[in-house]
Amino acid sequence: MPSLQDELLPSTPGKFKIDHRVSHHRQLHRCFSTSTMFLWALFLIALTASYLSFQSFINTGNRYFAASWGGIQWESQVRSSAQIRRSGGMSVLVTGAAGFVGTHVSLALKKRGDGVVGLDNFNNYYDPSLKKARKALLQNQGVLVVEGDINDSRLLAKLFDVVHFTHVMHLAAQAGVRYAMENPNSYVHSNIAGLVTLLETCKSADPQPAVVWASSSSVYGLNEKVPFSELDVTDQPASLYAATKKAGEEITHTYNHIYGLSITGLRFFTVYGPWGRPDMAYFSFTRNILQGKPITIYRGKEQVDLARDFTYIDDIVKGCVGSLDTSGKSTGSGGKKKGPAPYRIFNLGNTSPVTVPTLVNILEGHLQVKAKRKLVDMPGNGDVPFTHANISLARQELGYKPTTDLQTGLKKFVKWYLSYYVYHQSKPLN
Ligand SMILES: O=C(O)[C@H]1O[C@H](OP(=O)(O)OP(=O)(O)OC[C@H]2O[C@@H](n3ccc(=O)[nH]c3=O)[C@H](O)[C@@H]2O)[C@H](O)[C@@H](O)[C@H]1O
Repeated sequence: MPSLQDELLPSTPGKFKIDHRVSHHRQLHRCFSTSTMFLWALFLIALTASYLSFQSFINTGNRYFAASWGGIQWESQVRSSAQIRRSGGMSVLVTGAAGFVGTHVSLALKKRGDGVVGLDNFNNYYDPSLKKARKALLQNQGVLVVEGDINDSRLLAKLFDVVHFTHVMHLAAQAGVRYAMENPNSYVHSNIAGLVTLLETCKSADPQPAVVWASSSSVYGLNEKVPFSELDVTDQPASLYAATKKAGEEITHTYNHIYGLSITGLRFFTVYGPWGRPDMAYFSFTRNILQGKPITIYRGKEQVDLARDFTYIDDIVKGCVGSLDTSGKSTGSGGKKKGPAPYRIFNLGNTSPVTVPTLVNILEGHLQVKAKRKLVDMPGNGDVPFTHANISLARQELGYKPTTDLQTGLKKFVKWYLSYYVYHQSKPLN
């Protein structure tokens, strides 16, 4: 058996004198290089693993930790976007600013000289390129949309550090009634956890902002008494979406009660219009009709048509702006309540429900294409048979007065849809 030393010697002994010091040195050197290589390999493996896990971390949607915010230049952009350009104006943080309602409200506020800073996480619940296009539209009007999540308390604290927002228009949410069965946790993440994180920031801010936020007509759930009034009991939600919006109403109430935050909750009734949400029926029906694909129309019990109090976006914007203007002040400071603050809830609907088949008739007229209708019984997926808003309270307190009927509003929507997708060759996602 060759000894270890033999193994370390040249294969033809005698050709040169063995120097044991050299041999020992070589041995050490080899050992050292083997262990160095081993360490390097370990290091490279660790580096690759951490890179891959970082990538997957980003891809899982936890984008808010991959900070794309901060720094002197960023702060000056935020300040400039928040700058008030009219006397008695407000500075508003709009969450969900790249969303459908958020974009329209931000534009309206900016137009009249209020300061606006947007926040949006650009998630992929629906085509994010539509959200990017809305962001570009806002940017053209001088509204910065910061990319971040309402669950990121550090980002929220930073924004309030840079700007003393007088108001928060909170529109960021996981929307959609039926998607709640597919991805329930996204509703908890945005509509519950995100809401609490935002309210925690607002309550600690000095001065505290007034908060106006989007609740939903869906909180009326299985109620049968119409029209739906804010005084009705709302304890029969039909979907997890509705349940999280109802929970939001209770959560905001506690922040009003304990910390003196001024709160206004707006129950939106099936909002539609240009730059709308592709997941909603009027939008997906338009896409399918134009592509010659069938549309599925749900029917209620005993084949009764479903009906919605469809509300045009411009009317909703007026309700949102009216709510900001009349919100009253929060009373707390340093996280402590100093006196009672307003707590309000309003229906923002149209007060004239229309059945889903009638909606399709109107679309057919505007598009000049016949729909391929597939009638199916309403699956048990969280839908309610009808919605109908009583808007007396909003009329009285906010001067809210919807003026656009479904025929007129859908005409404007179709005009926008054709210009956005057909003329500009943007591809609608299926
Ligand atoms: O007011 C709200 O609180 C909610 O309004 C909206 O929900 P909904 O009223 O359910 O709107 P939307 O999906 O357009 O379906 C409209 C009608 O078409 C029927 N519908 C729908 C899809 C389909 O394929 N077929 C169909 O018949 C369907 O059964 C329904 O009767 C918002 O999405 C939601 O985020 C929330 O804000």
